[in-house]
Amino acid sequence: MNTQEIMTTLAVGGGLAVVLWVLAKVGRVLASVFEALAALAVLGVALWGLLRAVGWIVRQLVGHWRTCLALLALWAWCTVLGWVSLVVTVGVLAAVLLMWWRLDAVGYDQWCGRWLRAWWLRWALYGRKLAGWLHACGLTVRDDAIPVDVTVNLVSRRRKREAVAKARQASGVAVPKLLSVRSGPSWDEVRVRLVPGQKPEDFDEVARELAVARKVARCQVRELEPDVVSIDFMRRDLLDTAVTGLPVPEMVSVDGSGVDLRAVYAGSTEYGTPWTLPLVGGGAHTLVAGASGSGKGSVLWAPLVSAAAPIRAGLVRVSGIDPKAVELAYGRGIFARYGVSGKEALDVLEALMEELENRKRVFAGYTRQVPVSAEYPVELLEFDEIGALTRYTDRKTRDAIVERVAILTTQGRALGFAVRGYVQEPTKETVPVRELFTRRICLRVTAKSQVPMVLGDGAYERGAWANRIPESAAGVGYVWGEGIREPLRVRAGWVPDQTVKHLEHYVTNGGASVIHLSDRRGERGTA
Ligand SMILES: Nc1ncnc2c1ncn2[C@@H]1O[C@H](COP(=O)(O)OP(=O)(O)OP(=O)(O)O)[C@@H](O)[C@H]1O
Repeated sequence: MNTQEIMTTLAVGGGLAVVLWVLAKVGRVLASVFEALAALAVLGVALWGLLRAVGWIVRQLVGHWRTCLALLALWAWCTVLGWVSLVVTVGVLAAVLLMWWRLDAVGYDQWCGRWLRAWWLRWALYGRKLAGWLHACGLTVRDDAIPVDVTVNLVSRRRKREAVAKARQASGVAVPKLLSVRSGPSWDEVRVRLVPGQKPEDFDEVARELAVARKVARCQVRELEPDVVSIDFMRRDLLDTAVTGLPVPEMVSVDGSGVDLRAVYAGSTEYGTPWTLPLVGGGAHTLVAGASGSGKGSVLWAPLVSAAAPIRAGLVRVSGIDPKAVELAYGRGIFARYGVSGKEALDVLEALMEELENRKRVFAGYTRQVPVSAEYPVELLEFDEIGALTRYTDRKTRDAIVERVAILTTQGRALGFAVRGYVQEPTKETVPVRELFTRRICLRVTAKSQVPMVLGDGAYERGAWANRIPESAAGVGYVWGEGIREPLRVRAGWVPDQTVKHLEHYVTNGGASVIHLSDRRGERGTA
């Protein structure tokens, strides 16, 4: 090996040694960089986890502050006094509540039960399941704003669809927020705040589905604020057994005072409160529609029994038109004027028209509302099976009857007249004047289409499911309008036959008299 070769070998060896030295240095630097990065990553992940945990705890504290406080109190109790004393105290409290409930269920529910139940239902039922029910009923708003890239190629089209579905799933679904739960003896009121893109009517439309989801027979939606609705679920049906009507009063109370003719007891509402009907003033003209056997008779009799004292005192004069000659005929003495045939019905209506004209003459310019007195009593007309005479009779009689009923209902309110009609088939052809009745009651009907005919558009959607009332629930029906925001389910007080007889005896003995229209016909004929 010559000198040149030795020099070359040394130079290459030296170069390699330098490269190795540099590589070793770089490797060491890189290792410490990676080490630092790894440490940073671990720290970041830990910090992120910690932040999420803190966020979750804060959310729980804010969202479930009652539960958190209760748990904190339990923990404090166990720590300070021990768990044995806690178990004993809870046991004694439960026993006291049980006794209270057994002895005074109404008082217990009013002061304690409903709060406990509301808390429990919110915690165990609505808090957990409501979001799912709302979603299943289409009451959530999905963010569908993700752009859809359509490719004509079949394979890639499928891929795109899957991608879009996944993206939508990942994107948030806005669910109405549960605000509060209240629980009454028979209903739960669940308040929710709507999300942008929803309106209260969306909830109305799926009330049936919500009732099914909650496994109850009835659900109703009330709009409380523009973006807050109350979804009411009926837990217990308070109208599943007959409601008793008022008894006929004792003979001594004959002055008629003490009965508010603007709100006469007629039965009970689905909330367990009294259902009242006016016999005078706005809303007194009432149309009651219901299939045969739906209980129209009890809607007729229950207010009359409640108004027994004013009828006996002559402050309310009842007239009756009874084409079937069965329902009103049973208490014939109660009715000052009474007609069965078309001609007799016209006589009754004609007599009422005369009284109407008379009152117009006497009171015109003196008062805007005729005060109730024995001289000018409330003239109450009970028109049973109104369709029999407004449709199924000869044209001339029919037109005359319709005309008079229309005049009495449009002009009679301020002059102290009230017309109450009962019909099986609530079509416009059967009752051409049905719109003139200011208050309408829908008992069991045979078709869903009849509900809006009686109560107006949207009644069925808002919960007046009158076609679904079972045949066994005679006297049950819905009222809507006239100050009632949502359809209200009611049951008329049941009036047995002997009570009708008792009423007849009571009012006729007190002086309520029968006007013989045949005499008036004779007088008119000879005049
Ligand atoms: N409020 C009520 N509570 C319990 N049962 C009732 C009530 N009202 C009526 N019923 C029962 O339903 C039956 C039918 O009632 P009702 O005769 O009043 O019906 P309706 O609608 O007048 O029938 P129709 O048009 O055929 O005369 C009654 O015999 C009674 O047994």
